[in-house]
Amino acid sequence: MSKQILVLPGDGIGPEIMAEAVKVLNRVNEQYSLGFELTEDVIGGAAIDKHGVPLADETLAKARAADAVLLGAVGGPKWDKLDRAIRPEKGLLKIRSELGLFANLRPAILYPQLAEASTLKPEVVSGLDILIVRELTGGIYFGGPRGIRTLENGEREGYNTLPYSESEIRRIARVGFDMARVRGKKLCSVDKANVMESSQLWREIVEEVAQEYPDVELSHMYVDNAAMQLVRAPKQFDVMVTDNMFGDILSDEASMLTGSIGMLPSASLDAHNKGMYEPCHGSAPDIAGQGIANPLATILSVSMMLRYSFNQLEAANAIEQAVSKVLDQKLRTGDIWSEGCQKIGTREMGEAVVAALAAE
Ligand SMILES: NC(=O)c1ccc[n+]([C@@H]2O[C@H](COP(=O)([O-])OP(=O)(O)OC[C@H]3O[C@@H](n4cnc5c(N)ncnc54)[C@H](O)[C@@H]3O)[C@@H](O)[C@H]2O)c1
Ligand SMILES: CC(C)[C@H](C(=O)O)[C@@H](O)C(=O)O
Ligand SMILES: [Mg+2]
Repeated sequence: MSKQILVLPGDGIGPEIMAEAVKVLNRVNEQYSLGFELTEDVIGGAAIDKHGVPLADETLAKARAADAVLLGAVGGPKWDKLDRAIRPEKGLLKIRSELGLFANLRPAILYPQLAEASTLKPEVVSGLDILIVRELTGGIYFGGPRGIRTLENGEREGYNTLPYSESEIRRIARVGFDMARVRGKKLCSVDKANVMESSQLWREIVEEVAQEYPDVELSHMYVDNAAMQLVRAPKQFDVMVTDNMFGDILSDEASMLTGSIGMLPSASLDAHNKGMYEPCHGSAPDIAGQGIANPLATILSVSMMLRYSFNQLEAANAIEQAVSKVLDQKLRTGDIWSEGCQKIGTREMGEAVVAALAAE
């Protein structure tokens, strides 16, 4: 039976990197007879331009009906002045929330060929393989009350709320433990329990869930220390589980351990492993339209899609091996380039991965 994949390229470099990821997806689709059918639609700024809203109802309906969603990136200066409620980022937040994609997996893996591309010393990052499990549909991103109000003295005040219910914490903690169980059996829960009540409850519930996982070693860390430890000694971590905003920040930080934000893929999953797959980076307006963006994070997101939504492990591994082969060939986009390597553009990188797949 055919599987429906909704492709949402988005804005900025989104369409550029997506074009390459789709080439790779089409290639494995054929090579492994996966029966995928691709449909494309708009989200973010592109949807604002077309429909006046960042996520049209019909697009959301297509996403619900699809077996998986592949997304590029949204946002850009063109739409930054719009009312917050209809900005591109709202479309992304809405699709995550409406599809119930509470578990965001962001693996930071250093390809050995890129040890020189990281801004950290090779010995600090060599062999790095960590997984950040980010809660994606709760916390301060979605909590209310929120807004900008005028105080009695006439001054304006912006305010947000960071709520986490026991069930929200429990389900993301379980994902963290489940992931740790099949990896290095170490889970570090990152919070700010020394200051915030929501973190206090977070820690309490994570401790409670830990009882179900005696084989996994649990530790807790405050987020400020975690940010420091990630650059001091990142290999101490196996799986990290954290809230929506801390996970957003720590995953961008972790991306630099792997050489570039252009290398970090992600999977956003619901309770039944239905997923949306996207690179961790944004629409990179500073390099959009130049054909120089790194498409590997999106290509590796395709690999995550094959693994988590479709259990097509052979095809998923083939993509990762093809990426490794291309790096062996010393082909690099600008963000991961180092001395002695050949600098290539987005399209050449996508085509090199397709060629490496074909050669397998
Ligand atoms: N998931 C998403 O759709 C997503 C994620 C983050 C930011 N955004 C949006 O993207 C816009 C720009 O945000 P930003 O500049 O803070 O973050 P960004 O991730 O777009 O860019 C940060 C820096 O990383 C570089 N970069 C990012 N991806 C790259 C790639 N694939 N190859 C090479 N270099 C890459 C950019 O050129 C830029 O210098 C904003 O509108 C923001 O809201 C969207
Ligand atoms: C664009 C923005 C809403 C988004 C987030 O903060 O979740 C992005 O930074 C990400 O990491 O996917
Ligand atoms: Mg982010």
